[in-house]
Amino acid sequence: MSGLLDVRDLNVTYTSGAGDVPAVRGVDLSLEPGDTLGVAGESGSGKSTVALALLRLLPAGTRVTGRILLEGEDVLTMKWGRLRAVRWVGASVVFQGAMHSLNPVRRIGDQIAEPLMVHGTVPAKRVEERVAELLEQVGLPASRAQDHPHRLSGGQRQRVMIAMALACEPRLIIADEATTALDVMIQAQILALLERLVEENGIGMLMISHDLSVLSATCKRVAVMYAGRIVEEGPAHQVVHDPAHPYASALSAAFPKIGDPASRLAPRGLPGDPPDPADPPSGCAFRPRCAVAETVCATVDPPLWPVRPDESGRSERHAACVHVGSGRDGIEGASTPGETSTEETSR
Ligand SMILES: Nc1ncnc2c1ncn2[C@@H]1O[C@H](COP(=O)(O)OP(=O)(O)OP(=O)(O)O)[C@@H](O)[C@H]1O
Repeated sequence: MSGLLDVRDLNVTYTSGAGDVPAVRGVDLSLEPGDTLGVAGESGSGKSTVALALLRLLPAGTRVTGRILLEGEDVLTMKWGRLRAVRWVGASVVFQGAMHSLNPVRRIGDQIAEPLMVHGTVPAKRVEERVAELLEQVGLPASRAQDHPHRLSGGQRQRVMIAMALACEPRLIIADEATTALDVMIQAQILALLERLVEENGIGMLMISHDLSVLSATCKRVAVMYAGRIVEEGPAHQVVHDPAHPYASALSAAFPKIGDPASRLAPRGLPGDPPDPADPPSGCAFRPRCAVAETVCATVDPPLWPVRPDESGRSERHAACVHVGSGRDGIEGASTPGETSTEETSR
């Protein structure tokens, strides 16, 4: 079990009149303080659903099963009062376009002060000083506290949202495409800021992005999601530069690698579309788009197998593909293919 965040077998199904949408299937994640984990995947792969589930921010009626332990406490079963205390303090989240959620008629400083006062993070007489500190931490002058949001650029407003997310010194920050809408210079500054905050404050960060190159530059580990499942997970450099799962390979090839000018010349798209989560194909969900799919892939939805395991069968990296080294052996050796649990095979 991990100290900061430990997610086991998370399943999320949206329910609506149009039918059930299983958006996240059997996701395991873990983070220690100071860890940075990137979650990548195409649009619709379930990344934001995971982020929302972590703090129980999903729409009412959504079915969620599994276990989400935040510093040992189960978020899914905790009482509302406790959940309110945990949000902002235990973990806080910055979404893409969060800057639009600033109240246009309130000064920036008052908005940053709000979570501080609600959670009693600092004594009332220190609130102003803490707001100034937070603004400076995100690279804005303390005098900005007096401004209304319309006086700030989009990038500056997104920094204000990051300052708010950091206000109560959360132990975990979830950044969901937090920099995607910003221009590259501002994006680079904010990513550097988040990295610095993780290093200086020892907080954990879960960074969600469709952009594998951003994640590889910022995070120690990366998990790649496809159709609601993690299909590859491991050290960022290995997953991005030497992917084992055919989908991770395609995603990696689609982005130029930072520091590798040659890769800029050949960004490739992945043909086809991700499956409809309400009507997935049999077996491996990536099969219809996979260049190396075989007959077995139509019947087996492989769990995460160790990639190039050591003699004891362990590896820092796991991928859910029958072509991954031990994946083939596991399937041939398993009495009922696909029933072998991730817990048994990869941990
Ligand atoms: N409120 C909802 N009701 C029904 N289905 C939903 C709802 N929100 C998301 N979905 C569906 O769940 C699946 C996962 O969506 P999610 O937003 O988590 O993906 P994502 O990887 O974050 O995509 P993006 O990068 O576009 O945000 C998609 O098929 C999406 O259409």
